[in-house]
Amino acid sequence: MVGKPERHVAVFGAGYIGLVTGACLAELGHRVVVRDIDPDKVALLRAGDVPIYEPGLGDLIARNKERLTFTLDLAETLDGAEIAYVCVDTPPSPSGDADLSRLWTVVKSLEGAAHLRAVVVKSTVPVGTGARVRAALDAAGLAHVGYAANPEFTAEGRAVTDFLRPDRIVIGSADEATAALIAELHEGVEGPVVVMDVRSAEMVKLASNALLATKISFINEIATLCEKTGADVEEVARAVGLDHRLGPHFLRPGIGWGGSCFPKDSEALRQLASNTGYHLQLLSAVIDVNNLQKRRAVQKLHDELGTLAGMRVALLGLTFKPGTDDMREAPSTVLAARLLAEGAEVRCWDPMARPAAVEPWSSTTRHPTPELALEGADAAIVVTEWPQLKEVDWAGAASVMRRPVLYDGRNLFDPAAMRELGYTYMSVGRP
Ligand SMILES: NC(=O)C1=CN([C@@H]2O[C@H](COP(=O)(O)OP(=O)(O)OC[C@H]3O[C@@H](n4cnc5c(N)ncnc54)[C@H](O)[C@@H]3O)[C@@H](O)[C@H]2O)C=CC1
Ligand SMILES: O=C(O)[C@H]1O[C@H](OP(=O)(O)OP(=O)(O)OC[C@H]2O[C@@H](n3ccc(=O)[nH]c3=O)[C@H](O)[C@@H]2O)[C@H](O)[C@@H](O)[C@@H]1O
Repeated sequence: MVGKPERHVAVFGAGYIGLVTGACLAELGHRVVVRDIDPDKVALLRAGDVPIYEPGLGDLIARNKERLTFTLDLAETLDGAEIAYVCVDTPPSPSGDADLSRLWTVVKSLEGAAHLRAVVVKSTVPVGTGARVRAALDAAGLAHVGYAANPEFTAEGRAVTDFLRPDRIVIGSADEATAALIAELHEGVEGPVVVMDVRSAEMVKLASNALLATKISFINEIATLCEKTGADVEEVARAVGLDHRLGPHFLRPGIGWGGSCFPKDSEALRQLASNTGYHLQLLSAVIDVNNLQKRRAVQKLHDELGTLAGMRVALLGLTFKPGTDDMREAPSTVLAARLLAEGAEVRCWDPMARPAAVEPWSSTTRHPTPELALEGADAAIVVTEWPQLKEVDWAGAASVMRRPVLYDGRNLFDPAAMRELGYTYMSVGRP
């Protein structure tokens, strides 16, 4: 990009966020070295393969291979680097707080890197983490190195687009020069830059995910009430969303939210509050509603079939949403475990998921098409709204199922049409 300085960026973590960040920064004209500690991942990336499914990412990596390299080696990562981006995972710890051990490993590894101009944390972290990282850098003789929080708001399956055309770029920093450096790094990205203090930037990330989760739990709770009162939640959500103050997004009722972030970040925010002695009442209810939503699906099948013991149930879709292979905190895991615990046989279909061969998946069977998963089934649950499910010959499927009982956990189908085909059809919040 003409006139724009090329920066040398070291990215720690070659996961969803590190890879997208690295590839997009390279696309913007910067020189990027991505480091991971997983030798298989690095070997794959070096061979030109992409270890995750993310539309457009492979092309971006291939197109920028002159400026984008992958390594296991720390010295190679830091050699000449001006900015270190921390993109490692921050999973839940046994207490529900975010586990920051990987972040601390990276921060420790920067101790000799006096040539850095800035350390940037992109990983989602509890409010106050930046202050602790700042203190650690100061203690390591890196007081001259700037610090910034630059949380990420991309959604999986559209991460490249979200990165290059975000609603906003949030930069939290105590010093103007560092904020300006990180803003300049994003030149070419189409989105407003919002600069604030570090703690506020950390809170923006957690509050945004919590509010999105709140909208979904809210509409799911309204859906339950629609079932009890005969209203249709799809009509309700459509009209509620037309109010410009409320907006149509994240009002799709369903089987519950999952994924690598909503569950862990909402729990981490709840624990962050608990650690200050405050109980976040609203967020606690949001989490409870979500947990119940998955169990309600199993209960509905139980009520319909009388028992689940010995029943054959097909799970259609396993990933937490379509367009990704990510199984982290997918509602399907709870459904499979609950169904197995009730004595059901579980048959699965998903076009992309690769669940680990551990429970509950090791006790289920996997089938290459929805039709094969439905063979001999007493009931099926639409768990993920994969477009392929729209292509299924549902009339034919009804005849291969032992009983055509369908719980549509994503309101994919028209109730009247499915009942016409002979299905005992249940969905979320619709008569
Ligand atoms: N996945 C998503 O859509 C989003 C994730 N985030 C946040 O971004 C962070 C990263 O998330 P993901 O990319 O999904 O995680 P991930 O698990 O896909 O990737 C993390 C990577 O870091 C590597 N790693 C661990 N320790 C390391 C070290 N010391 N040095 C170098 N690499 C190391 C791991 O091997 C792994 O490849 C998390 O805090 C997450 O909450 C934020 C927004 C969206
Ligand atoms: O912090 C993160 O990791 C990211 O978490 C979410 O992104 P993601 O988890 O990829 O997926 P979403 O598209 O937000 O869906 C999350 C879950 O909510 C469910 N959902 C979403 C929208 C809706 O209306 N209804 C609904 O049930 C989805 O099925 C899915 O299980 C946020 O959308 C991102 O902004 C954020 O950066």
